[in-house]
Amino acid sequence: MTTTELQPATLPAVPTGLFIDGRWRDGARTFDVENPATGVVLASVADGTADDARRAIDAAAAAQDQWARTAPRERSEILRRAYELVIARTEDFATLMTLEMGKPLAEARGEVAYGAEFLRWFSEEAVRIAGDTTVTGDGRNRILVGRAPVGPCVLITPWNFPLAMGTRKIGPAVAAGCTMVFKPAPQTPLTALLLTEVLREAGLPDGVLNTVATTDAAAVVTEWVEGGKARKISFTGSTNVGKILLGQAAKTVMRTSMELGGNAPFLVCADADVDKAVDGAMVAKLRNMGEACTAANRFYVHRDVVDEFTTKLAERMSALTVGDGTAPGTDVGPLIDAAGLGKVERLVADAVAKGARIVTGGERAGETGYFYRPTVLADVPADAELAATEIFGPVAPVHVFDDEDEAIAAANDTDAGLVAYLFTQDIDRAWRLSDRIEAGMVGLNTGLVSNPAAPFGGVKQSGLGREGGRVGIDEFLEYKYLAIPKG
Ligand SMILES: NC(=O)c1ccc[n+]([C@@H]2O[C@H](COP(=O)([O-])OP(=O)(O)OC[C@H]3O[C@@H](n4cnc5c(N)ncnc54)[C@H](O)[C@@H]3O)[C@@H](O)[C@H]2O)c1
Ligand SMILES: O=CCCC(=O)O
Repeated sequence: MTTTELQPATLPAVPTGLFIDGRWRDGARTFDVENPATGVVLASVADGTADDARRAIDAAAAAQDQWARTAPRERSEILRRAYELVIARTEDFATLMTLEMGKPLAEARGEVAYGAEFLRWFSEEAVRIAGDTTVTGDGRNRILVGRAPVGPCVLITPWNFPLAMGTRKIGPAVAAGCTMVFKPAPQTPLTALLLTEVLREAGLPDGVLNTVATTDAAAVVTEWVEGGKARKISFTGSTNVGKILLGQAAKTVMRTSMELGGNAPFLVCADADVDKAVDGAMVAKLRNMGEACTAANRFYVHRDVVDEFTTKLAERMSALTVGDGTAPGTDVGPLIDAAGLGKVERLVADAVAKGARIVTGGERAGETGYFYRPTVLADVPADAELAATEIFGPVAPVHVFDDEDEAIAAANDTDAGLVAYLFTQDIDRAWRLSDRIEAGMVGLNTGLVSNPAAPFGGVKQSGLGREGGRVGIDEFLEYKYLAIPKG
């Protein structure tokens, strides 16, 4: 175990209020943000209420018309300046993320680069919103198809990627000309509040972005989703909460984008380069301590290579240093909270009770903080609860398969369909299996699919819509056409 290097005194200066209509305001009450490695309170943040939510959506609605009419280049340049400011403040953002949710500083710096890139990407997309024109079949009318901003948007983000999940929504919303109300996760409001301040400094007009952190998500979000002023909700989080929000959005027939939970299969075929598969597994499993929707949750390995793969993966995992994310040399930080740690302990205990064998790890690390040792489980039975549940921790359960049909059936035996990983050196097999895997994204001989240039998203209960890539802005635009008689 490594120990802490940074103290709360090293916390960068961050506004801790509510940001409504271009001004930072005090809240009627506050809540504490804690470091999951030490339990130390980092800051007290304004705790938004339903009244604050109403003020925020009123400001967004009032700003919408003017904002929609700004020049694309103006919106583009605000995003570009925000990109530069985030990059210039890399250390501040990285430190905040490590202190708020635990990821090692090196990974947090990686998230700054990843998250900032959504701002740059959508600064480039803002000036490329294009329409279409056609003539009706009977030749009587011209159809001129344009794009219009959806309107005020509700943005809700989780704690695991506190910066990137915000910029992946704010970037396209700004580019499209939408105003926003934004609710970050209560575990990680500070990163979101600093991002809000950076966007203000970059020149975002008053009322365009309104940020309300809260411990009462249901009260705030219900005000926004059912209140009738917002036109769209973009949510990233668990499938269960996504379903609640879809039900609420139905009441006002609101546009929805849902980036929900995953249960990624990781397939290693008999012809795979096993060393490359282990490299890929380290990334797909351990990025963000396993607390990622993209995390490999189930490893299906061909019988011919399962012993080699499992042994090599266990060697690599057991060599990792677990500890405080701020300490030099830490590879794996704490899990987010006691509930997250308890869930991992329970899932491992269930798998072991059903016959799984612990190859390495299998226990928490340290007496304080929410640390869990990187773990490899072999001989995991299909009915282990972790095969059907997002583990959200550094645990790699290895299952064996004998033929392709069996591997595909197992991989697809889930309600989730976000991402899958496939390791094979046979190009025909690569095409064949990628076609048959039910997922929005497939990592072929790689353990990382996330990139601002790609349309991120899932099928089945992993969600609706895509974020990033060329289509990311479409989620924030409506089609609108003019029918013009042809003279
Ligand atoms: N598909 C993706 O792109 C993606 C990315 C990151 C995380 N995730 C998923 O997010 C989950 C982990 O994040 P989490 O624990 O923060 O998820 P969560 O669903 O508990 O919370 C997500 C957000 O929803 C808010 N929320 C909770 N209850 C709500 C309610 N009743 N009404 C409105 N808002 C509510 C939370 O405060 C938070 O801001 C995992 O399932 C993970 O797979 C998905
Ligand atoms: O938690 C989900 C991962 C998000 C990402 O990789 O962009």
